Amino acid sequence: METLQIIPSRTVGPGLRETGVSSSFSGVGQVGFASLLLRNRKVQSFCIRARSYTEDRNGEDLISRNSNSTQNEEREELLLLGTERDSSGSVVGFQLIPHSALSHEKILETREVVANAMDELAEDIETSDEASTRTTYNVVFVTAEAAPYSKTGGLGDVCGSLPIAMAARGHRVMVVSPRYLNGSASDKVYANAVELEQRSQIYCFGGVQEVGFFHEFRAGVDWIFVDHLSYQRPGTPYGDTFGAFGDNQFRFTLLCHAACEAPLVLPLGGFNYGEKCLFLANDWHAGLVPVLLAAKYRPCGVYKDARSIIAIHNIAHQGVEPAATYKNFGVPGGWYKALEWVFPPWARTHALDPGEAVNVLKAAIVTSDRIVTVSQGYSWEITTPEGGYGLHELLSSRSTVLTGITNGIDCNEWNPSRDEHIPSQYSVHDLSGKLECKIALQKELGLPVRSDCPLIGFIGRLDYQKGIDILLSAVPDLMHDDVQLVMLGSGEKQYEDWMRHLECIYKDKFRGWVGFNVPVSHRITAGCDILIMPSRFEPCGLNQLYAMRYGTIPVVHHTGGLRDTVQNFDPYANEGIGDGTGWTFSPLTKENLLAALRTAVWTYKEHKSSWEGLMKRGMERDSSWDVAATQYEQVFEWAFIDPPYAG
Ligand SMILES: Nc1ncnc2c1ncn2[C@@H]1O[C@H](COP(=O)(O)OP(=O)(O)O[C@H]2O[C@H](CO)[C@@H](O)[C@H](O)[C@H]2O)[C@@H](O)[C@H]1O
Repeated sequence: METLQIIPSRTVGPGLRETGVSSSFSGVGQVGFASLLLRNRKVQSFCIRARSYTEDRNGEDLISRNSNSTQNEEREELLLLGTERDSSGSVVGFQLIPHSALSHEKILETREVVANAMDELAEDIETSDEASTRTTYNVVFVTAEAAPYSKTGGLGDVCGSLPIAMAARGHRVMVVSPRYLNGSASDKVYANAVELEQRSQIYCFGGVQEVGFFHEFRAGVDWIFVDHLSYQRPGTPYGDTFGAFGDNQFRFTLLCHAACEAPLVLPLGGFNYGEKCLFLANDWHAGLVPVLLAAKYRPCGVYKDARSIIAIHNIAHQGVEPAATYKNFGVPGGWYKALEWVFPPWARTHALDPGEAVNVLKAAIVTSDRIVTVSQGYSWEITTPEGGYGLHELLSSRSTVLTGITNGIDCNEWNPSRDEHIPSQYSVHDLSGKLECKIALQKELGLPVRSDCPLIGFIGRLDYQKGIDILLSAVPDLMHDDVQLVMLGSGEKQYEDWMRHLECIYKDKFRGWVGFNVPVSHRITAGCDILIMPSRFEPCGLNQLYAMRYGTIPVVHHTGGLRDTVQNFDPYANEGIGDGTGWTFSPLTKENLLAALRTAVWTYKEHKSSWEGLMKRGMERDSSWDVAATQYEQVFEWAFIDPPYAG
């Protein structure tokens, strides 16, 4: 009997049905192998061979026939290999059909489909070969914040979305952060996290602490929440109305020790991550991780093959404490030099102050295998005296392992065509919903509902970094113009009070929303025409990226990641069509801020087509994590090429 055979020439992935290894068909039957072969990426190579087939007079038909038949009878008994497709048109199987049942056109089509299926298969084999040559890593993010579980700013956004992007690229990814419980409704974010049986003992602060671990597997990522009483109190992850918590050094020391234990002891999905990990420590809160790898684990032969990267989101916060607290870290003796920090004479409190301290971020910069910061511009700025906050010389000395990678954004959460927080969805192809968002926002804020009046927004922490003082001092001048301004933020009390005060004076034009409210931040991003960001320094900045995606034009200080991501508007470029996605100004003064805002407002009012061009270019800009994720992979590869830091 003649057969159609499918012979795997190499390995077959575990999910593949083996029915096709040598299939014989003597009648009409569904084979269904094509979809399996095409979909399973673990299949490396297949060949499909018709051991015997007869071609018709044009040589166009793939035929199976009954070997017992005579030549004349064969024509009647010929069976054609027909295809079966799903609703999308993809081939999901084949059927042997009597020749007489099909027209000649159908036969030609069948042949074409078989040929296409073979092409697709070849393509798939190529892709699977590529995939199999790409290195994947066990990545352990260590962070004080990860949205949606915890977020006070951009760190939470990045550590909530970059891990998912890395997992989608085939890496095994764990995120370790504290399980903050503050007694409010927000505690329910941990509802799906299950307590693991494993508990770990941690030696630090002159005693033994026991921590538990909660686990949720979501979006391909193992989210690990470290459980300890010190994470359970009212307030934000870092403080409350009285200021920063006094025991933050203790709380984040615990986090770092627990994060180092997690890959060794937690059986996630049945297997622990093991020692060959890539630790991605974020900001000073996680800065003790590379120190512990070098000082506590490697000398005992553990984590010899691991590597660590410190990611700097904001160098202004370094985790500096008195030198006497060194013994609290649980770092073996002999490593004081790594953490040692001596304030310059001008920064000391009095003439007899030796200025001695410990600095966690500094220690991380010294002991990590690589250093990443969140934009290229900022990676240079932190090597300068103005931008390095005292660490510029150290960073310059390590510039060969320092890389700037511009943040991406979570394009699912920040997507105007699917955003559930905004009253009307819209897209670059139909902007009408944006005007509805503006009107709804004006109503919500109690401002006069005026579609023609430019609505300017600000979102961010109210502190020195964000240039909030410059913006607030410009408000009285700005209020002479026909504009509306809404500010959303929380932070230093003096700025919160200043916002409330301005709202009382400019009732018809100004709103100051004091607080931290994610849905409101989405509505402001969608409803405003312009977003103002006068940051003194901005390592990357996310709000300008969100704004551009929502067709809201950013006006920003020309610094750090703002300079890297906002392209200044040039109305004469592209043969008068215009180019750019916003306005940048420098140096940072009230006058420059006002001038840039007034240029934007004038363009909004007088040059509608230019404005629309600005909106569309911003909305079409690729801010996804894809580019950044590739760059992170490159840094991972470099980290593993060099030997680990050994002290
Ligand atoms: N009152 C409020 N209500 C609701 N949401 C609010 C809010 N105030 C701020 N947010 C949100 O918090 C995030 C702030 O992100 P940014 O990147 O602008 O600043 P941040 O200084 O926190 O982050 C640091 O880390 C990030 C990540 O690397 C860098 O981009 C940045 O430059 C660096 O300073 C945004 O998602 C914003 O919408």
